[in-house]
Formats: sequence, structure tokens, C-alpha cells
Amino acid sequence: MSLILPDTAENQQLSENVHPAGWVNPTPAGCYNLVVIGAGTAGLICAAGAAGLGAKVALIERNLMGGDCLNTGCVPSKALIRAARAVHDARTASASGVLGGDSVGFDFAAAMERMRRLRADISQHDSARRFRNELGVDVFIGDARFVAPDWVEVAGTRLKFKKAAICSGARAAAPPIPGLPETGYLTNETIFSLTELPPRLAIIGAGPIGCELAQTFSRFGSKVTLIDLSPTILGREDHDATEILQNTFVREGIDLQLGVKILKVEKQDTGRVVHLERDGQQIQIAADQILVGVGRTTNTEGLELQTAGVAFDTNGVKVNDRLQTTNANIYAAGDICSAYKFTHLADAQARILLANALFKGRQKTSGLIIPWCTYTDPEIAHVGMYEQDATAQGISVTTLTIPLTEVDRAVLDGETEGFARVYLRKGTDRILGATIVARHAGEMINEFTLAMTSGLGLGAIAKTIHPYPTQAEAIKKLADTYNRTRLTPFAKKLLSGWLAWQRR
Ligand SMILES: Cc1cc2nc3c(=O)[nH]c(=O)nc-3n(C[C@H](O)[C@H](O)[C@H](O)COP(=O)(O)OP(=O)(O)OC[C@H]3O[C@@H](n4cnc5c(N)ncnc54)[C@H](O)[C@@H]3O)c2cc1C
Ligand SMILES: NC(=O)c1ccc[n+]([C@@H]2O[C@H](COP(=O)([O-])OP(=O)(O)OC[C@H]3O[C@@H](n4cnc5c(N)ncnc54)[C@H](O)[C@@H]3O)[C@@H](O)[C@H]2O)c1
Repeated sequence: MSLILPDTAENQQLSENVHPAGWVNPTPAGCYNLVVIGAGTAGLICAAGAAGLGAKVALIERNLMGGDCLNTGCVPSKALIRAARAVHDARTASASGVLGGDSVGFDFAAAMERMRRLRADISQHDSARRFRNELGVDVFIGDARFVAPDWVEVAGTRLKFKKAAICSGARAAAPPIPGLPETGYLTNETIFSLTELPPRLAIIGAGPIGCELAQTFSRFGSKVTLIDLSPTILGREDHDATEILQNTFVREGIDLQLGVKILKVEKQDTGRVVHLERDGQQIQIAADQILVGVGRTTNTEGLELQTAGVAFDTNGVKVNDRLQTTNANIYAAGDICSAYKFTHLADAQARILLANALFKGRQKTSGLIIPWCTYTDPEIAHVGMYEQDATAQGISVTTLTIPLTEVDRAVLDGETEGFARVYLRKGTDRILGATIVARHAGEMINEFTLAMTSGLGLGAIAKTIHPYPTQAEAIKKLADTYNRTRLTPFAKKLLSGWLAWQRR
């Protein structure tokens, strides 16, 4: 039987990899160099990295190895996003000569089956057996809790450690909306188990989870209403970027209910109803299912952190810049301690944790340059500061923007809704941050991240040949625009003088 519903062959394969039935926990062999709590991205990287370097490692997982990302987050969502793009492209390709778009059907069951198959295939990499047999990690299945500052207990066994890593992650936060628990709702833990497409889906929260899944389910054929307290979707992104996405959502038929207060939720004979108030006006949204994506609550309960002298609050475990908790031998990484919650950040933090915990390293998280991308269509990707962040720090900024209408490949692809934007320290080519809105913005942002991480300015990008025609040429065009700003009237006069002299 599978631990993730529905009980299909693919989910059984997934369960067998990430929480094998009848798994026998090993007998602990003395003191561990590192005990890792939680086998999500952060925990898996900690355990694999430490074992690879010769450490004696115990890895404890109570639910599914692979954590949110593999089981109920990035992997299933991106598989469904791909299916949603496929059906959307088929329906909207008439201008390219594709016939029959209007009558293209969609098979929800097939898309979900594909997602489950791909997730099960990927799960091999995070499997308990691989960690035990190939990496030499002692894998324990069970609930971990501290019983002393240097002891953890799992499933009745006590493990002594020199260092521990808390990587217990986070889960969907439940907003205090009257009637919500009684009415019943989906979260990221349950939506990927649906076996029928909800005809009407109300989504509470227009953050990355809400936006990615709103567009996905709308393209599948659900009538989607996206609801948020905030007056815009993806509140932390560049306003021009979210405006493009909001227009896309409206054009695709998503009902945006922004800047609203949710009064209550209730179940009626015909389904569920979300009662909203906007500008003093009451609105009722009827839905078959409600998805909640209003942020995360960190998994601290049951760990007995106080027993180990580890301070925490509602934002999770408190760590210093080196990921050390208030117990000097216990570190944390990933969603449990990070304001930004991304798989690639959990990975980067785990690497810092390893260096600092095992090898007395002094690596700091404040040095990290963190990109992210919301995988809507178009995608919105960002790295570094926004203009307002720099201004708030008293840094003068030059902002350059290239709309995709000026990029040949975007024109040819019919994907001109978007732009590439860079924020420079005024008077220099130093990149403070960048935002890209494009169909594959997540792939394009890496050029800026690499430049920033390596201390390269926009001038270095200007010298880099970009293949024609690619959408990444937008970045080269930004660099060329910067170069033109360096051509002051005085420099231009000098050049003109030189050229005139050449014509003598
Ligand atoms: C729908 C969705 C889509 C997402 N998409 C993306 C994306 O596209 N890109 C991206 O970068 N990020 C994405 N994220 C975020 C990403 O999934 C998380 O940032 C990442 O999984 C964090 O990894 P982690 O190891 O810190 O925690 P988790 O993945 O939460 O792992 C923690 C593990 O610890 C275990 N655990 C907790 N307490 C205990 C205990 N007491 N004993 C034993 N085990 C315990 C849990 O069972 C869990 O398996 C998405 C998230 C969601 C929900
Ligand atoms: N592509 C990605 O990298 C990706 C995708 C999905 C999730 N994630 C990560 O998962 C985490 C969780 O995502 P999320 O979208 O749940 O959280 P979020 O915190 O990013 O967004 C939550 C949204 O819910 C709204 N909200 C909060 N309370 C509300 C209420 N009572 N009523 C209506 N709206 C309310 C907020 O205004 C906000 O817009 C994020 O930190 C994100 O980094 C990343």
C-alpha cells in the first residue's frame, strides 16, 4: 500500500523508495559525527555530503524521504505545470497553423498519472536503500526528538552525536478563517492526490503556490478564483512583472479577487462557499474545492528543542549567520530556519552547514546570492536586490530594462510579454539585482547570478557573445544599453574628433 494517495503502482513505488514497508532501523554504532533530522533537500544533502567525506552519519525521517520538494512540492507541481503548458500551447497555436485548437481535450487522469510516474522515477535518488547501501548512511524511520543536548531518540533508539543538523522543514500554514477546518480544504499535501479535476477551484493565497497552481488548474479546465489579502499577486515581486502576470491570468479566465478580506468559508449542498469583502461589498465565491497556500509553518513541534537548548520561535529554529543554533553543536538548514524557502537554498545552506559543523568552517549565509523563479507562464525570476531595496539602503541605482518586444527570438516565439531588467550601482556596471519575465526566465536568470557571484559586472556580459536568436539576448542588450550610457557627450566628441582626423 502506498503512503501517498491514490494507491497506484507509481505511488507504491514511491513509498517503497522513500518510506519502505518493513524497514528495519540499524543498530547505532557508537557516537555519530552527524545526526540529521529530516530527509528533505537540506537533510539529504547534509547526510550524503557528510557520509561522502567519511563521517559516520545517521539520517532520521518520520514521513517521506525527499520531503516537500519531491513528494508534495516542486516535483509534482512542475510536472503538472508542464502538462498545463502542453494543453495551453495546443489550444493557442492556431496562428502557427495548428488546426483544431478549440476542440483540444484534456485528460486530467493521464496528466496526474504522468506526474506520479515521473515523481516515482525521481524518488530513486532520495531512496532509503540508496542512502544505506550506496552512501553508507544509517537511515532511521521514525519521529526524532532530543533527549539531551547531545542525544536524539528515534523509535525507541538513542543516538549520541558530536554534531546534529535540524532539517525538519515546514508545512502549509492554516489561516484563521472562520469555518475553514469544518468546510475542508486542500493544501500542497493533498492537491497532488486528486483523482478528479475540480470544476470550480478557489485558491486562498496568491503567492508562488497559489499562482503556479491557479494557472495550472485553470489551463486544465477548472474555473479558478485566486484570492489574496494583498492588492497584487506575488506581493514581493517587481510591480511591472506582476502586472504582466495578472493580465495574463485575467485573459486566461482566472477570477482575481485581490485586496479582499475573507469573512468565512462554509459548506453548502452545492459545494463550498468563500465569503469575501472588498471595498465594503460582500462577494460569494462558489467552489468545489478550496486550496490554501498562505505561507508555511515550521516543523518544531515534538523535537523537544528546549531539552537540547535550541532556541526557536514561530519563524522556526534560530540560527546565526553560520547556521549554528543556540546549542553550539547543533546546526539547522532549510525551511526550518530560513526566511526564504526554496529547494536550491536548502541545498546551499546544507553545504555551508557541513563545512561549519564538521570542519570548523566559517562560511556565512549572508554571503549567498539567492535567485528564485515562480514557474507561471510567463515565469518571473529574480536575483539580488530590487530597486527599492537598494534605495532603502541608501544606494543610488540605475535601472535598465529591455522589453521582449525588442528581442527577435521572443518575437518569433510569440512570447513578447515580458522583459529583462537589471539594477546597477549608479555610475558603475556593478549588478545589484535583476528581474526577468519570460517563458523560461528561470533558465535566463542564471547569467546574472553567475555574474554577481563571481563579481563580474554588466561590462563582462557585454563582452560575452550570445547565440542569435535566443531570448537570453535580452541580457546582452541590457549590457549594450549600459555601454551606450558610458558614451558621454565628451567621449563622443573625442571619438568624433579621432574619426574626423582619420578621414583627412
Ligand atoms: C507546492 C510547492 C512547490 C514548490 N516549488 C518549489 C520550486 O519550484 N522551487 C523551489 O526552489 N522550491 C519550491 N518549493 C519549496 C521547497 O519545496 C522547500 O523549500 C524545500 O522542500 C525545503 O527543504 P527542507 O529540507 O528544508 O524541508 P522539507 O522538504 O520540508 O523536509 C523536511 C523533512 O523533515 C521531516 N521531519 C520533520 N520533523 C521531523 C521529526 N521530528 N523527525 C523526523 N523527521 C522530521 C519531514 O517529514 C520532512 O520530510 C515548493 C514548495 C511547495 C509546497
Ligand atoms: N517556484 C518556487 O520557487 C516556489 C513555488 C511554490 C512555493 N515556493 C515556496 O513555498 C513557500 C510557500 O509558498 P506560499 O505561496 O504558500 O507562501 P507565500 O508566503 O509566498 O505567499 C502567501 C500569500 O498568501 C497571502 N495570504 C496570507 N494570509 C492570507 C489570508 N488569510 N487570506 C488570503 N491571503 C492570504 C499572502 O498575502 C501571500 O500573498 C514560499 O516561501 C515559496 O518560496 C516556491
